[in-house]
Amino acid sequence: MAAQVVVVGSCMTDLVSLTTRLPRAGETVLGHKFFIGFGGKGANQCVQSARLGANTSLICKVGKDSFGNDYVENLKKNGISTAFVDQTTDAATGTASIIVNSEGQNVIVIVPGANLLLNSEDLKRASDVICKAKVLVCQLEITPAVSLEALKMARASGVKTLFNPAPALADLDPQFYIYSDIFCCNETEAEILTGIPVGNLEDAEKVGRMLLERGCKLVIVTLGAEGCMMISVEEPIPKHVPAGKVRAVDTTGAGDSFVGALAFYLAYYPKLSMEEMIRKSNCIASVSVQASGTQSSYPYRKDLPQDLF
Ligand SMILES: Nc1ncnc2c1ncn2[C@@H]1O[C@H](COP(=O)(O)OP(=O)(O)OP(=O)(O)O)[C@@H](O)[C@H]1O
Repeated sequence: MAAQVVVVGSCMTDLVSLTTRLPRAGETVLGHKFFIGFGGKGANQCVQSARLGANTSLICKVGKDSFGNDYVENLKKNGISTAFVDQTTDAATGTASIIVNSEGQNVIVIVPGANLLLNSEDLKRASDVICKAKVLVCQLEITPAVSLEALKMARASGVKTLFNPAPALADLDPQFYIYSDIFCCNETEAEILTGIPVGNLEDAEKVGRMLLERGCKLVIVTLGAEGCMMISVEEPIPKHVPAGKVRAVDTTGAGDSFVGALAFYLAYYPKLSMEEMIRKSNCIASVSVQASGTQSSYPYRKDLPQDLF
């Protein structure tokens, strides 16, 4: 069966070292724990969608190396189609080397590697899958022009486009607004895109309006524990959709859980109102913040209340 949710995006291997304190330049410190995690916004969003039961395909590039091999296995374990996961010898799998001290502060070095080699040819090879999807999801951890091309291909076939402008670019190509049916960003990204800091719901309404005016059909600004602000061409009065109160232990990757969940609802429950889809996606992302890690915190359908489906 054709994939209903298709993600064009990144895979990153997280290399995490826990230390008492962060090393100074030139210094070596002893860590007490090391682990490898699967990350990258594209893969994260695809994994969350797949765990809710979506038929998914990820279009991405990893290295022909051990991290790349492990990543492909991870995607398969999550039931994601890897038909368009390309393994290249021209660059290493993307990595995020992360050092975290005992106060939770971190330093991070990201090397996008193979992610930046995903190109037009890869999209053309996958065009059948993109054009038969219900929803196409893109972010900005690959070459932005490739994300934009994927959005255009999807739009030309009537596929719903969900764009997450992360990490944000101050000089985002204005065409991204035009080709995004849904433009979903967090507070920081909204600030970079509009120049307006988002400190409260009023600010979120303001940035939502500004982004909508740039040409997308619907804007969602995620607001952490506050849930989301939504505004659409159909209902141009911003609406706050609160998240439930939970005890958060690690909010890393909550935004990707939200986007993956929203893609699932758009593809499988198109008759739900947007507000209801956002409310349900808030519920799923708020489950993810109650466990540590990124993909490791994303819930499976079987473990969620059945009224979410
Ligand atoms: N403390 C929290 N309590 C309940 N829900 C939360 C909390 N933090 C995040 N969420 C849920 O996750 C969604 C996304 O959160 P947020 O706006 O922090 O994304 P983000 O900044 O992109 O996250 P990240 O960059 O860590 O992936 C929120 O809209 C909400 O549904």
